[in-house]
Amino acid sequence: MAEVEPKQKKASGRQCCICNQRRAVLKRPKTLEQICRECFYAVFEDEIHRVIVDNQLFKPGERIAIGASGGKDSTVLAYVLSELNRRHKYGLDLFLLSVDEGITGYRDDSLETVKRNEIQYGLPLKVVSYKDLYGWTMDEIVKMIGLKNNCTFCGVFRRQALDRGAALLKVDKLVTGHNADDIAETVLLNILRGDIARLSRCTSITTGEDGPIPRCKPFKYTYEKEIVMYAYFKRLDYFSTECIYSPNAYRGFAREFIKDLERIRPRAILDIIKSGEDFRISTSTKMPEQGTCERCGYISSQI
Ligand SMILES: Nc1ncnc2c1ncn2[C@@H]1O[C@H](COP(=O)(O)OP(=O)(O)OP(=O)(O)O)[C@@H](O)[C@H]1O
Repeated sequence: MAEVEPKQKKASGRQCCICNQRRAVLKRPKTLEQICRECFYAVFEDEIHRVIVDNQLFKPGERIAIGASGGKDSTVLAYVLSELNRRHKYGLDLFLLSVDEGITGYRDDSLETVKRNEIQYGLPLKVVSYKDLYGWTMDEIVKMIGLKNNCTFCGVFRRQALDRGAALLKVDKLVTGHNADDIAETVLLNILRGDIARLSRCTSITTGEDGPIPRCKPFKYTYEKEIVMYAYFKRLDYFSTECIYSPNAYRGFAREFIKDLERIRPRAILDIIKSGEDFRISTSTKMPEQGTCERCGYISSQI
């Protein structure tokens, strides 16, 4: 089990400001409230439940695939979603869906974690691989083209692989563990690149409703620090290592910048998401058109 102790400010021997009964053991990153462990679990789970209900993410009887990488976000998502499904009787059929990119020393290890999660949470697992779908592993691609733009290519392949896996599972929707920090970062990056088409899409909680399988992000408002804290206190089994190929330095700077802002003002993450949502695109702005690949017919990227 990978356990990364979350950096947290110790709550100072006070009572929990929510229940006023138990001793506070942590300072909640999103609000800086001093709370006990039980109240943290409750507010963390209730906020996600509210997001699901308010945004009508699911309908009873739907089959839902959880994009499961074995990392902290998707592991917590699988755990919390199966808890909420039981507790609030959503009536969902949940599945784990993993993409094996073929990255030795990274995805092979994280897939072992997902296989354990399959048993721990009682959720059926489907694995689709780049090798089977495209005839190439990422290791083979990198060997051929070198360490260049690997994340960009891998992202395009993964998107399609998740759609194909979701089609095999015959699910109605795919959920991913993208969290509030990820979305704030993407807003900032799209502004820095002047990419208005992606800026208008990246804050949507559900995307691809006109495509083969809609995707949703139930963690749109969930802070990364709280996900790590939840996984740590609940002792969830997840894998915590970065991909071995080309860390995205530009995104890394955006990430650090947002972390600095969060340190001064925790609300900064939610404010950036709100700003992204409130940008209006003038009707006279020419938008890029979504194309389809001439060879396979799948939606093509704008890159
Ligand atoms: N190989 C994969 N197989 C299935 N789903 C994936 C895979 N990689 C990413 N995802 C989905 O996309 C989300 C965002 O992926 P990203 O690579 O940004 O990882 P992350 O923020 O580190 O998330 P995690 O902690 O879940 O790995 C994940 O939470 C997961 O739902």
